[in-house]
Amino acid sequence: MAQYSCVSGSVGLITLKNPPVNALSAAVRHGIVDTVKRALSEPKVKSVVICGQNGIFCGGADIREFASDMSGPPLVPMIHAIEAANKPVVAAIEGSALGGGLELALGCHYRIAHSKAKLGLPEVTLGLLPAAGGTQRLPRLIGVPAALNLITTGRHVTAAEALQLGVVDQVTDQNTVDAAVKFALSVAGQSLDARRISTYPCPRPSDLDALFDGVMQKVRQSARGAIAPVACVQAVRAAATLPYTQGMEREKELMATLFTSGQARALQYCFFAQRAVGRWSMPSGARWDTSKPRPVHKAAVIGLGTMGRGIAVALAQTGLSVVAVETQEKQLMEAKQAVSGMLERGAKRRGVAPALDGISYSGNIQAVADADLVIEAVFEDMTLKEKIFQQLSAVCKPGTFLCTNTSALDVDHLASQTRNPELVVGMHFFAPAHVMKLLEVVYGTRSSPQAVATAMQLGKKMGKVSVAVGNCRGFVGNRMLKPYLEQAFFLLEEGATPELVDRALEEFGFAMGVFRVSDLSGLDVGWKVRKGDGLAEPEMATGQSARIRQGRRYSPLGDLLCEQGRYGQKTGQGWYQYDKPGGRVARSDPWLHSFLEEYRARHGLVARRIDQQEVLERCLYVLINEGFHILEDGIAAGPEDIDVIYVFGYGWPRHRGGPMFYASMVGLAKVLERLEHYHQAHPDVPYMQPCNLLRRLVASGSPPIQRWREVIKKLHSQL
Ligand SMILES: CCCCCCCCCCCCCC(=O)CC(=O)SCCNC(=O)CCNC(=O)[C@H](O)C(C)(C)COP(=O)(O)OP(=O)(O)OC[C@H]1O[C@@H](n2cnc3c(N)ncnc32)[C@H](O)[C@@H]1OP(=O)(O)O
Ligand SMILES: NC(=O)C1=CN([C@@H]2O[C@H](COP(=O)(O)OP(=O)(O)OC[C@H]3O[C@@H](n4cnc5c(N)ncnc54)[C@H](O)[C@@H]3O)[C@@H](O)[C@H]2O)C=CC1
Repeated sequence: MAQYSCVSGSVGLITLKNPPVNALSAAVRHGIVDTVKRALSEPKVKSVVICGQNGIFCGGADIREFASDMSGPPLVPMIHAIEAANKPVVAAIEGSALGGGLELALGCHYRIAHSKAKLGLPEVTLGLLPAAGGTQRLPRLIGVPAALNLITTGRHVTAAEALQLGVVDQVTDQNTVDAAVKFALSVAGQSLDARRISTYPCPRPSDLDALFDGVMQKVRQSARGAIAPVACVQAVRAAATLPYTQGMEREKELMATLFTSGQARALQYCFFAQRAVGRWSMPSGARWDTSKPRPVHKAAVIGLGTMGRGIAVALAQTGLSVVAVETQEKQLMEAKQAVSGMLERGAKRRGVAPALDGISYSGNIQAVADADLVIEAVFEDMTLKEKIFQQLSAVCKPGTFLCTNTSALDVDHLASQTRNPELVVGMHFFAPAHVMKLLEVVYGTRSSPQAVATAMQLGKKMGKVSVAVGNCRGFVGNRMLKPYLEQAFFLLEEGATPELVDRALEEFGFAMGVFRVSDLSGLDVGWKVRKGDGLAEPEMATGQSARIRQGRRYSPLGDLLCEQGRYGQKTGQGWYQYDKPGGRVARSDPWLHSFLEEYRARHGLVARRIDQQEVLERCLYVLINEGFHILEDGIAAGPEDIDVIYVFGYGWPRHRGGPMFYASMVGLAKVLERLEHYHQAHPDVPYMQPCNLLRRLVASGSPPIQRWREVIKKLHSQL
């Protein structure tokens, strides 16, 4: 709702009230319409200020209403009425003015922002566009290029940038509402003719076509199939080429298409899923709201290779004191340089001083003795990690949390090497650790709720999206990746090429297909894992038995490439070829195609035509099927956890909402039917056998994803 009062004798003060972000729910819109009418009709009121309660102007439309109730006064006429008012209306912007909130402010005649406020039109990130006049007013106010940038990226700008761009008229360090009231008093009675943005001509760049063509090309490329950014460009183009009223019509038309698209649903689901994962729970009943984290002042990292360096940077950037331990002298020297470089570049980007003094280095594990929390990031080798955990348990002060960055190893086993297994959790970062947003916090059977709460809180402090998951091989992300990778190999055996598989996945929306990613991260990584699992044994690779391992279908293709020294980008050859070792541009490799033909001939395989649909169904449905197993096993508490992990850690296209959401959109019955079909065709691939939970969900009428937890709970209670 909105509260009305008259202040300073002649200023009507309207306060939006809808905690936590004063979103423009139907009740708030009703409140605004009523209070604006009142302010305009009261003779003693000469000007109006609109603000939000609790230090936040407005977080935009109420996103939850999009899926349900869209009744109540529409925003567009409401904002027009404000703009048309014959008394000056001033927006007092504290906290955030986002989406519909900024559009409301753009309808006001003046905007005053607090210096710490953030402003933006993030609708594109929700699969929408700013359809309350934002696409038409902003270009008129700040010009086409700047408006295009804000609207197509959805980025939030600081008050200082907003002032520079001309979005706001004044920035204050003082109480914003007081400043706005003072300002409102000073402009009372002045002409408003030049203050109504919708009446401004839109500045028309001379090279309009070239500008829009260039932007559209860039936007399409980075959108990877998302439709909202493209619609945003079209709407701004309408502002630049059509009169305001016609531009508004175009904005509405484009919004209607977006609003009813599956992409908007997916992106809005992601918005809430990202926040839902913070409300974690463990099978023991421990929860986010009853588990108190312990403060971490000093943290340590063991092992300064690829991951340890990024983790040290991420920790130091939070302002913590960090001890970094590396036993190899050469590595230590290189790491020091690399970490300083990363800190300096990061600080430059953020306009702050680099936290170089926050990190101390050592070659001795004793240096971590007084740390509150240690993150181990040494080689993926259980024997080495066992030793490190035994040492940590002996040298660290009582109560130190001991965390491992292992990609897949058993957290319980590592905990068993320590005196206090309740202090052990996994903190699984993603490369590069100071950049990637995802953190899997892995609780073992003995991890205390406090250890989990502390790791989750530390993750949040580092700016990560942290998801608490149970302990199993590969946890959530890597466990689901295994059947996906396996299918990609099988498809090559059956007649596909890396190019075909990658194209299908990239057209689906992944930034890179499975083979290009594999070349980037190094084929030797998976090879080492398969060797550790007793799968990749060279002497078997040439015989008939090469394609059956441990009683099930196996493809040695990746192993054979590694045996030839083809590790991907680092060696200049992998699934593709590169101009040199370390080269980045993948080119099709005739050698690889001949190799695949020879391989098929050797194993009596006849290549058949494989289309993109089969690639997608096989790669994605086995991954999704594993997701259902993870839910059934209680490793993830709900589908949102899995989806957030895939969107933030594995490049799953956000506009498709994550694998489990995608399955719900495709239709669970269809996913089940296709898995059954492929399982019949490939009975030696157990991953294709549909999970019992998927069958249960289909049998219970394929409920919407928000209700899966009920079915899972019922299933668990019956076990
Ligand atoms: C045939 C049909 C044709 C249909 C045509 C339809 C035409 C309709 C025309 C309508 C035009 C409307 C256009 C418009 O106005 C569009 C919008 O405004 S969309 C919304 C844009 N706003 C945003 O994207 C902002 C989202 N929020 C944030 O970024 C952050 O929350 C914020 C920076 C504001 C605060 O961050 P922080 O302090 O970190 O808090 P949280 O993020 O954790 O949020 C706290 C809590 O609040 C919930 N929430 C936040 N914003 C909203 C919101 N806009 N609506 C609803 N709820 C919101 C958030 O989910 C958290 O709650 P949880 O319970 O934890 O999830
Ligand atoms: N590389 C990746 O993309 C990811 C790796 N991980 C995991 O992170 C861990 C580290 O992986 P990377 O950084 O890639 O390995 P890396 O090989 O780049 O670095 C490991 C570092 O640990 C050091 N080290 C070995 N024994 C040590 C000891 N006793 N004390 C101190 N330092 C020691 C090594 O000298 C080396 O510098 C592994 O468990 C890996 O599975 C997790 C996520 C992603």
